[in-house]
Amino acid sequence: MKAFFKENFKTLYFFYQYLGYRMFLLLFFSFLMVLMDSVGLAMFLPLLQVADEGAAIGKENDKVGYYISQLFDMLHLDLNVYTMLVLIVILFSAKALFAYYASKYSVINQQLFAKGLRLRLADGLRDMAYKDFVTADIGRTQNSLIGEAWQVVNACSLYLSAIKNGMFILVYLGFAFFFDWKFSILVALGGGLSNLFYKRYYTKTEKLSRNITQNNHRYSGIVVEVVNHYKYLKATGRNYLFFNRLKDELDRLIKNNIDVGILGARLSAVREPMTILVICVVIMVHTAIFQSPLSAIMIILLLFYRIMQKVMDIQTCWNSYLSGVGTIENMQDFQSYLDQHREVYSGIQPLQRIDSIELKNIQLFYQNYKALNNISLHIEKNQSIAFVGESGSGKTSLINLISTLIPFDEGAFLVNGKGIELFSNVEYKSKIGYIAQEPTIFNADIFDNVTFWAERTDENLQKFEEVIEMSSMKNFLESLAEKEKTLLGNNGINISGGQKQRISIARELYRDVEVLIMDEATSALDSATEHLVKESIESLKGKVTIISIAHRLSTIQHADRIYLMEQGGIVAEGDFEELKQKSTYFRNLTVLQGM
Ligand SMILES: Nc1ncnc2c1ncn2[C@@H]1O[C@H](COP(=O)(O)OP(=O)(O)OP(=O)(O)O)[C@@H](O)[C@H]1O
Repeated sequence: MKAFFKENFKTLYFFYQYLGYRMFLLLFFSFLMVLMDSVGLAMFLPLLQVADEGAAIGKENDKVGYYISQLFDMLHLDLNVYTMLVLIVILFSAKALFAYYASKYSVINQQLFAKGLRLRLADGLRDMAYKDFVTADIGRTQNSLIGEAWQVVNACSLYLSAIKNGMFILVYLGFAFFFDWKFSILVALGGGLSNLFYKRYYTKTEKLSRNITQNNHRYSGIVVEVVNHYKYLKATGRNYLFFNRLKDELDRLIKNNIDVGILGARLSAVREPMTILVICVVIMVHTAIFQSPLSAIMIILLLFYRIMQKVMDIQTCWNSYLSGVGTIENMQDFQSYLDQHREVYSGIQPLQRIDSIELKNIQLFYQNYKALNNISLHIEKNQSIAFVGESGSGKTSLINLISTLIPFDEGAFLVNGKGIELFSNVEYKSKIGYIAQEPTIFNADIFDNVTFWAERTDENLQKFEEVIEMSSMKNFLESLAEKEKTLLGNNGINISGGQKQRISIARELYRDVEVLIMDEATSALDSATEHLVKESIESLKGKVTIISIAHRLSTIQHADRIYLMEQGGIVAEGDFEELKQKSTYFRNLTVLQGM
């Protein structure tokens, strides 16, 4: 049953995954509501009869009257104008009550769906493998998480409304059929035929909707790039070129949106004449062919009016829903994309501390490109090691691998002598500090940036002061009017590159990590500040394991072990002096740097 539903009603199943039984509750209350409405409407003819003829209803060919008099008999009630009126009031009150529950579940469904959808996407993004993240379409990622989630929720409401309206039509038709089956068949036929006419509008809307989704992704992608590279674009005047790309995409997006709007307007314009046409034809056929008097179908005309309203609603809902089809498809694809690229760590063993890290014959590939080749090394607790080598030799790839940011393809990665895959990755990462080439600054104040939004208790403030001192930021902080409450702006736009790096270092020191990984962490510092930071980092020597990459050899002069890398492999190793003896390349480097 579930498999059938999943296969044939993919969209409905998608909504069901988030809404569960609530989806059916909404439809159930809507059904009860329309049932009350239909029965209430059907009461009006007997009411008029009772008013005119006393209780003399239910004669031959008066099916409604017959059932009503049966009902009143069963309830031991008199059938008169007053009891009929009370019944009508009860029926319409019940309709209002069910309408309330239907609306209530509609609102609850919308909100829960929006929440569930966003949480699932956020989870997917949180758990995505970094290796896949770097190649992901950033415009699509951003758009799916922010704007599109609401569009999908809206499309879901429209889809359910279309089902609801379809259900209304069936119930009204059922009642109309009960009154006059010939007339009802004509109405159903007319409604069905008019839908054929709308079909080509639907196909066009669907196609445009897919284009709009693509436009939106491209547009968001360009916006992200403008924000990321704003400084460069502004400095070189290329912001105009880039903004032209943005404008072109916007033009295409607007054109497609206008086309969808025009289609919708055409649909609205033909809807009323089409309805009148169907009504007229049906009445004509009814009177001319079946030769029934119009008075006999008055009550059905009332139902018919309701039906045509719902037919119009269903068409509007369906067309609007179709304009969101591209977004729904994208959302489904994007979710499976995130599921497929989820990072999987099965290890559960707790990791008390990291005593050693060992790599044995490690190989790493980016598609077919071998970025790391046969890497073997052993790092003891509290050792300080460094990687040097020319650009592209694989240094960043290696530290990314050690931090488990990217997985290795072949070889063995041991922690405390056991395969890393046995340990909980969350625990391993909680012991690793990472300072990237590009310092990471959040749009928050200095305290939150360093402590990662820790509570401002005396204890935390004291620890904050300590790491500020260790990362040579004390003077800088004291020069600021707002001190640690100074806001750093988007991506640290308000501070210098060196200050950003020191904040990144302070953040890792605050975490009390066991292994500190630094990818050219001091490259943006002036020589005097670099010296101070270097002293702070050296003061950590013997207290934490330090793994660093540095082009400026002075920062790694005192490292316990230095590995020289070339084309993804380690070609020499030793302490600073040993390496100078072993490698001409390294010796030349020291000469070039005046060491
Ligand atoms: N995500 C990736 N996809 C494909 N190739 C990559 C990827 N990341 C890095 N590479 C390639 O792998 C090689 C090693 O890159 P890596 O960044 O590790 O070098 P590096 O020694 O740190 O360089 P640099 O000193 O310039 O930062 C380079 O040839 C690079 O082009």
